[in-house]
Amino acid sequence: MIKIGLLGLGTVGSGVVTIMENNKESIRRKVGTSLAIEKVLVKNLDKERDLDIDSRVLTSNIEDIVYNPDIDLVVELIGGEEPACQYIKEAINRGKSVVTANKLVIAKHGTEILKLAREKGVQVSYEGSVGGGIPIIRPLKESLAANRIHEIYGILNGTTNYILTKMTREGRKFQEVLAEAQKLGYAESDPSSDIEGYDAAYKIAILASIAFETSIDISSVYVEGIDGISVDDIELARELGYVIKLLAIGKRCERGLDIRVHPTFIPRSHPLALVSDVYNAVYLHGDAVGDVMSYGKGAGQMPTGSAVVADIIQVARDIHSGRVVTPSLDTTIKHRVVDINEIENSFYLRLQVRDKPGVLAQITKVLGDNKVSLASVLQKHRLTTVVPLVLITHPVKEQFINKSLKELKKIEDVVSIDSLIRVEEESI
Ligand SMILES: NC(=O)C1=CN([C@@H]2O[C@H](COP(=O)(O)OP(=O)(O)OC[C@H]3O[C@@H](n4cnc5c(N)ncnc54)[C@H](OP(=O)(O)O)[C@@H]3O)[C@@H](O)[C@H]2O)C=CC1
Ligand SMILES: N[C@@H](CC=O)C(=O)O
Ligand code: NA
Repeated sequence: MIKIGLLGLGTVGSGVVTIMENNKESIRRKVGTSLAIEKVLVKNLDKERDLDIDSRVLTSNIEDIVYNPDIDLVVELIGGEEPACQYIKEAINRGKSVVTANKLVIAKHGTEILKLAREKGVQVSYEGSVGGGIPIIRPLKESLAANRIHEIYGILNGTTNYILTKMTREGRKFQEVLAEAQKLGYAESDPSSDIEGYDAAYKIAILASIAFETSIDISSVYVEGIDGISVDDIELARELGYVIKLLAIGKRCERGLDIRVHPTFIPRSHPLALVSDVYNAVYLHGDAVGDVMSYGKGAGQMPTGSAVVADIIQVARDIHSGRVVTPSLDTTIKHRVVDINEIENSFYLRLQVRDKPGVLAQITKVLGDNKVSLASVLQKHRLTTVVPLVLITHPVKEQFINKSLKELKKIEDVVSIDSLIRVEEESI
């Protein structure tokens, strides 16, 4: 029998317990022995729980797990940076393998954790940390290992994809849909990490570190969330043949790696445009395999539980068979993450301008002087003196767009610059 110490019994922890109970026999056959949840760490011992679990296994003392010699495998599902990171390291130091779904900890401290695990001869698996139930970490490490990966595009956050889908299809309000996503267990305990794009940034940093065999400094990843996206932008995107998605991008480029997360106009015909609700997808290109796309539920109790239990089965099987498997270190190649100002993109720009002769000429002059050329212009007719003007540019470096914006703000008849959203057209 393999004994497990579970840290956390919230959304994902409860999913893990349920799956292990529902599929007990099949899991036992796959591992070669039975699995037992020996202890479960929670914060609040008095909390009412929907789950049928013997209250004697609950503890609020981490030492009951990391200092427990009977426990072979620690499953970390408390979330956040600390104390989760410290608990993971404590477990490894005591010779226990670890399974976690904590993208924040893996993105920030993965290199150090994997190195420690190698030294101690234990495993660390984290399939649930990216794309929830979608198998992506192991396929990237193993099934696609023959390839040199050129680029990865991902819809990697279930909460924001759910919000954007409901705003687009049902015209619903941002805050109302966010509350629903929280109720459904999709959002992080602090949902600003989802909304502001950090959750997706941790995930693309994890994928990029595996795909590009490097260590990504998370502070070098450009991050922008969906909090500035309005119903007007969603409607205009639709009219122009696009959908808006929070896109995570990891690409090799001339001067290093291009890694970023931001709302993006995606052509409606692209497969990623069809990824809706809580679904996530990863679309990548390898030199041998060509294009590959993985799709599935990116958040929620049972989909994430599925990935975590799969990791548990894999690690437990190795422990049971006495096979020593330590994590590979994907950090051998040094790459520079290129500053966003150096990256080229097409842009959608929405302004409010006074409907007067010559305004458009002033705007195009500023853009032209800054090397920004226009792919399309759309002026909306209104029975008002101030009207929306929508521009789509050809690809241009961010620094030139930023300089143009500063100058556009100085034009008297430009009342406001309401939106600037990147457009992915040619490369995906
Ligand atoms: N929810 C999702 O869809 C997904 C989540 N993840 C990741 O999985 C992890 C868990 O997420 P989720 O289940 O949603 O989180 P929840 O907030 O639902 O659950 C957290 C659990 O951890 C316990 N806990 C929190 N802090 C401590 C602490 N300091 N000491 C002891 N116990 C603690 C809580 O105890 P108590 O019950 O007593 O409050 C609770 O049981 C996170 O890393 C998250 O990013 C990954 C993919 C998808
Ligand atoms: N909060 C995350 C949960 C899964 O990683 C999300 O919404 O995707
Ligand atoms: Na996954």
